[in-house]
Amino acid sequence: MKNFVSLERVGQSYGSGRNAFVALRDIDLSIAQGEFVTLIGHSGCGKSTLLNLIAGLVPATEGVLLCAGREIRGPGPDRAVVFQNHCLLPWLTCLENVHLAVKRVFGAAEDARRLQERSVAALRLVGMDHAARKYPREISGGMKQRVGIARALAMEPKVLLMDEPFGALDSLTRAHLQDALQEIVAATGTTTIMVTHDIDEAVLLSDRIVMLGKGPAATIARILPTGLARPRRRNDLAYDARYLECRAEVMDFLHGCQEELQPAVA
Ligand SMILES: Nc1ncnc2c1ncn2[C@@H]1O[C@H](COP(=O)(O)OP(=O)(O)OP(=O)(O)O)[C@@H](O)[C@H]1O
Repeated sequence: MKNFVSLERVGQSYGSGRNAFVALRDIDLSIAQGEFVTLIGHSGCGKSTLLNLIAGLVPATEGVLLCAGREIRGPGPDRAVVFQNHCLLPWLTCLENVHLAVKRVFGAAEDARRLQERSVAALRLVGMDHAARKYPREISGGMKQRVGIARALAMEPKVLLMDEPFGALDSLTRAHLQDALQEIVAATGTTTIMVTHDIDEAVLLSDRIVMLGKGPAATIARILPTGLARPRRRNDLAYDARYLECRAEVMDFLHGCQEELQPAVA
């Protein structure tokens, strides 16, 4: 598969001089087109920083980041971001929220009918077309998150970046959205990079799991290719030897980090 997102010797420091804080160092990572990669690691190790660098929301202080062969120099519609909190505009309906993004990306080239079709199609993709005319306050948290994903996908991004998109949801809603995301990504082929704290979520969704070591100056400690066939069904995976192996490997890694973080008790 073609390399689509490349990070070469990427590092990120916040502040300057004596107050400089090195969050990330020496990050080398290549992600193929259509690949699903999760970033996992302890709280504060730099997962969101890494995602924000790829999104172009924060300029890297070291190294080079490329997307589809072009240097990432800022945010762009080729890289859509979904955050933990939906970030919908409360004064617009679900459809209008999606339409706003669609108009920004395709408004110069396409007529009003086509823009409307795109917006409705994106809501349908996440199973939310029935709530097109509802306002964010009138729908549940999981539904809002679906609309946020629809808005991101409606821009037809080359890369979908997700920062703990299901972190604020109950486990059943979370499971439904994980399944929906798997189906959507299979249908669209979108390259996806997702931050998560949830080991099962990481193994279920990923082609590769990127484990970040402890910070400060965190770097990639290990990359685990899951090697699980698709489509994946959570009920089948519960008894799959490879699934359990991946799960154990990530858990061992996180526990190892935890022990390093905690001072030894005398
Ligand atoms: N704008 C900033 N200025 C200074 N330090 C920052 C800034 N943003 C993040 N940091 C620091 O960089 C480190 C990495 O933060 P980041 O939010 O990327 O970690 P994370 O792995 O996503 O954490 P969590 O899992 O808790 O969300 C942390 O020590 C954090 O305090």
